[in-house]
Amino acid sequence: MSASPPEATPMMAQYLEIRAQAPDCLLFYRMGDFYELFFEDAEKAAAALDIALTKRGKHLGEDIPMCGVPVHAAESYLERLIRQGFRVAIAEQTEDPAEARKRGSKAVVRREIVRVVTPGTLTEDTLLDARAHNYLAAFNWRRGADEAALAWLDLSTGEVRTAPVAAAGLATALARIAPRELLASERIADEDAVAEAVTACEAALTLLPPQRFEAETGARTAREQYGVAALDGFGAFTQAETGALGALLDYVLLTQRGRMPVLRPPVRETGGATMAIDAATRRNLEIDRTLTGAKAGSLVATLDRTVTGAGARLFASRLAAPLTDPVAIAARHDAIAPFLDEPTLRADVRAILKGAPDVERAMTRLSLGRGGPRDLAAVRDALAAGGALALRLREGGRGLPDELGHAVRALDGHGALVDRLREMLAVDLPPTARDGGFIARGVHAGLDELRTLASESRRVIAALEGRYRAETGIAGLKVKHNNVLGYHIEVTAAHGDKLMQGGHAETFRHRQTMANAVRFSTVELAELEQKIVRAGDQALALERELFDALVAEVGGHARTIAEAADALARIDVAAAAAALSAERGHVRPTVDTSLAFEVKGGRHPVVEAALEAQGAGPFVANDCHMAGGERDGEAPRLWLLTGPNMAGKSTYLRQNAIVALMAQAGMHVPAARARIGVVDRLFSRVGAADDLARGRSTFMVEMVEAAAILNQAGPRSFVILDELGRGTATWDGLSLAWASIEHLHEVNRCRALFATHYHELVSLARRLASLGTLTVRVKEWEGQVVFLHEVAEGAADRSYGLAVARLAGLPESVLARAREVLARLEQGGPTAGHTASAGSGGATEALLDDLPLFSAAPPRPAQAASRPSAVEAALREAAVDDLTPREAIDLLYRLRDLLPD
Ligand SMILES: Nc1ncnc2c1ncn2[C@@H]1O[C@H](COP(=O)(O)OP(=O)(O)OP(=O)(O)O)[C@@H](O)[C@H]1O
Repeated sequence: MSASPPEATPMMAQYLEIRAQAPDCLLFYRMGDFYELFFEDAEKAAAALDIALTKRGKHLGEDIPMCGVPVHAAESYLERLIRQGFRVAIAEQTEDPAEARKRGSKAVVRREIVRVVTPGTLTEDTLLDARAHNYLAAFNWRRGADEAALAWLDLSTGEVRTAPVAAAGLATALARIAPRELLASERIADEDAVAEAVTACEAALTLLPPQRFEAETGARTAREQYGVAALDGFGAFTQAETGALGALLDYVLLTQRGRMPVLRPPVRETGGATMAIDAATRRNLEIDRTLTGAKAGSLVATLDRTVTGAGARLFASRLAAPLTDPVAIAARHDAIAPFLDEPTLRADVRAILKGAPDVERAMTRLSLGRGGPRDLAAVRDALAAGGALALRLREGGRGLPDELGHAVRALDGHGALVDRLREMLAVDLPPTARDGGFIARGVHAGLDELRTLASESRRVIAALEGRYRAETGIAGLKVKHNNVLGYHIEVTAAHGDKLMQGGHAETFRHRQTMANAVRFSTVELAELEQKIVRAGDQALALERELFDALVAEVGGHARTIAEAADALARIDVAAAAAALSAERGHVRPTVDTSLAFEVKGGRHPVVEAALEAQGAGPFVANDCHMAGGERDGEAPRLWLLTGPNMAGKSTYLRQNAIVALMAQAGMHVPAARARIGVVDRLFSRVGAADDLARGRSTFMVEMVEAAAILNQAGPRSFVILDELGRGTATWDGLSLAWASIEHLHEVNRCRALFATHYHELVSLARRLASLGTLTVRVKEWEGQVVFLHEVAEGAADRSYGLAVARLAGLPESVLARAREVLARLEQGGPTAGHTASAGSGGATEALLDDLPLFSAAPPRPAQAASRPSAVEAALREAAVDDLTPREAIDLLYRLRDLLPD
C-alpha cells in the first residue's frame, strides 16, 4: 500500500485557495520576479506561449507542472494569451516578505487577485491599439417585456454608452460597435439570433448569471458608481438599458477587484440618431476592414489623417456611425472651415496635437492604481498642448464655430495643474513609481535632504577608500558594492593576509575569500551603508507618498481633464478632415431633409488613391442624380446600371454610398458638388463571397442580404445592389432581379442603384416611372475593349464579357470557341448578353451536337483565330493621319471590297 500523500505545502494551499476564486481564468501567481503558473494552467500557457514547461515540487505525491513569465515582460505574454481567447487572473504579493516573516519562518507572503484581465478590460498601452477603441459591451434581453438593450464602455478611456436595440437589430448594432468582449446572460446564449450576431462580430462572449442583468440592481450599481441619487439626469434609460449598464459596471468592478476607473456619464443613443448600417453593408463597403480582413485599404485607413490616438478613435467611431440630424452634421462641417481657410492654422494645430499624449488612457491607468510617473507626464503634456491649442485657435480674434468654441473652452483653465506637474516631476521619468527617482529636486525639502544624505554618504565612502589605502599601504585596495555583501573592501589575495594581521585585524573584518581576492568590511563602512539604505528607503517612501498625492490631485480634476481630452480629439478630427479635404480636393456637401441625392463629379476615395499609388490613369469622376419624389421631369429614384465587366459598376455604386456616409459623418466628400437628403439606413449587397464559416453558399449569402434589404428599406434608405441573382441559373437570377426591382420601386420606394448584367431588365424602365437606366461607357478599338469609366444615361448594347476574358489572358482557342457558342446562343435564345443556360433549349442542343469533341474536328490552332484579316491588315497599314478627305473615302471603298463574301 502506498503511503498517504503528504499534505499540501502552505504555499500550495494558498495557491489552491486563490485558484478557486477564478475558475475560468489562468492564474498568474506572483513569486518574486516571476508570475508562475501551475498544474493545468501551466500546461495550457506553456503550449500557448511556446515556453518551457517544468516541474516544481510535488502535490499530493504528484509532480506539479509549472511555467513562468518574468514580471517585466509579462505584458507581451498577457497580450498573446488574451489574443488566443484566455482570461488571466493576476495574483500579486500584497505584503512585504519581511512582514510575512514576522508571522513565523514558514509563513507565506499574502497574495490576492488584484485584477482579471479579459479582452474587454485592457488598459495597458502595450495591449491596446492606440488608434482603435476597445469596447466591452453587455447585451440585455428582457424577453417578457420584449425589450432589449446594449450598454458598452471603453475601460481605457472611460467612455460609456447605452442604446435600446431590437433583438433582431443586435447584429447591426454590434457590427458598428465592434466590441472585443460581449457580456450576455447565460439564459439567452442559446438563442439563435444572439449566437449568430455574436459570431458575426467576433467578440469574445462572456456569459453571466441572469441576475447580473436585473434592472433594479443595475440602477443601484450605476447610481453608486456615478455618485448620483437618480440616473434620470443622464437620460431616460429603459429597464433593459439599466440592466445592461449594471451588468457592465458590475463586471468591471469584478475584474478590477473593486476599483473603477473614472467613467464619463453614460450617453444614451436613441434610435435614429445615427445611420443604420448592417454588418453585411459595413463589410461590403470595407469601412474599417477590406473584404480580405486587412485594415490597410479600408475606408477608415484611407481617410484617416488624425495625428493622435484619441483623434483616430473618434474618427473611426464617427465614420462607423454617421449622423442623421442635418443640424448636427452641419456643425461638424462648420468645424472644418477654419482649418481649410487657413492652412497655417491647420499646420500649427496639427503640430501641437502631435505632441499631445493619450491623456484618456493615462487617466484610466492612474485611476485604477496602475499608472506610473509617465502617465502623470502624459496628463501634463496633453493639458499643456491643449493650452497652446486654445491660444492658437483664439489668435487673430476669429469667431470660432460652435464645435471648436466648445472645445477651446474645455481646454482652458488647466494652467495651474500643468504648472504643478511641471514643478513636481523630474525630467527623465522611470516607467514605474516603484523605484522612485521621478520627483524633481527642489520641490520637497525633506526628500532633497534624504537624497543629499545618500549622495553625501557615497562621497564619504569614496573618500574612505583613499584613507584605507594610505593606512594600509595597499595601493590596489578598493571599496566595492554588491547585492550580497553591500559595501565592502577588496584586496588581492596577496594582500589579504596583511589585513587579517596586527592592528588591521581590528578594523577589517574578513568576509569572503575568493580565488584571487579577499573581501573585508569595516564598522565605519557598514554604518555609512546603513545611512544610505535608510535614507534611500525613506526617500522612496516619501516619493511614493508624493506620487499618490499627485495622482489624487489629478484625480480630483478627472472630469475637466476628460473634457479636455475630448476637446483635443474633436479638434484633431476637424483639422484632419480639413487636411484630407485640401489634399484630395473634397468639397463640403449640403445635407438636408429632402430625399434628393445629387452628386456632381463623385469619386471613390479608396479606388482613386489606389490608382494614384499604382501610377495608373486618373479616376474618372461621375455624377449621380436621384430625386425622392415622382414629379414629372424629376430625376429617377432608382437607377439601373448596365455595362461590361470591369467597367466600374461596383466602384460607382460604392462611391455613392460612401459619399453619403462621409457627408453624414461630418466630412467633406470626394465630389465637385453634393447635396444629400439625409439617409437613415444604408444597405448594400455587393459582390459575392462564400460564408463557409457559417455554412452558407454564395447564393445563400446573396439572398439573405437581399432579403434584409427588401424587408427593411424605407423611403429614407439608400440601397446599392450589385449583380443580384448572379449566383444562380440565369433565368432564376433574372426573375429574382426583376421582382426585386419592382419591389424596391413600388414597396420600399427608396433611393437605389442596381447594377446588373441582365440587359433584359432595361425594358422595366419603360414601365416603372421612377426607374432610369445608366451605363458605363466603353469603346471598342482594334477588337479590344477600352474602358472609359464614364457613367451616362442609357443602356449597354452588350456585355463584352469575351473581350474582358481576352484581357485576362484566356487562351485564344477557348475565346474562339466561346465566340461561336455565343453566336449560336444569340440566334437561338430570346435574350442577349449573359444567357448561356438551360433556357435557350434548342440552341444548346444544337451546340452539343457541334461540340468539337463529338464532331471529332481537331481543335483549331490558336494562331488561326488570331491571324489578321485582309481588312485588318489594310487598316493597320493605312497612314490615317496623313490622309486627305478624298483618300479617306477611297480607303473606305477599298476596305469594303476586301470584305469576304
Ligand atoms: N471611375 C473610374 N475611373 C477610373 N478607373 C476606374 C473607375 N471605376 C473603376 N475603375 C477601375 O476599374 C476596375 C474595375 O471596376 P469595378 O470592379 O467597379 O468594375 P465592375 O463593372 O463592377 O466589374 P465586374 O462586373 O467585373 O464586377 C477598378 O478596380 C478600377 O481600377
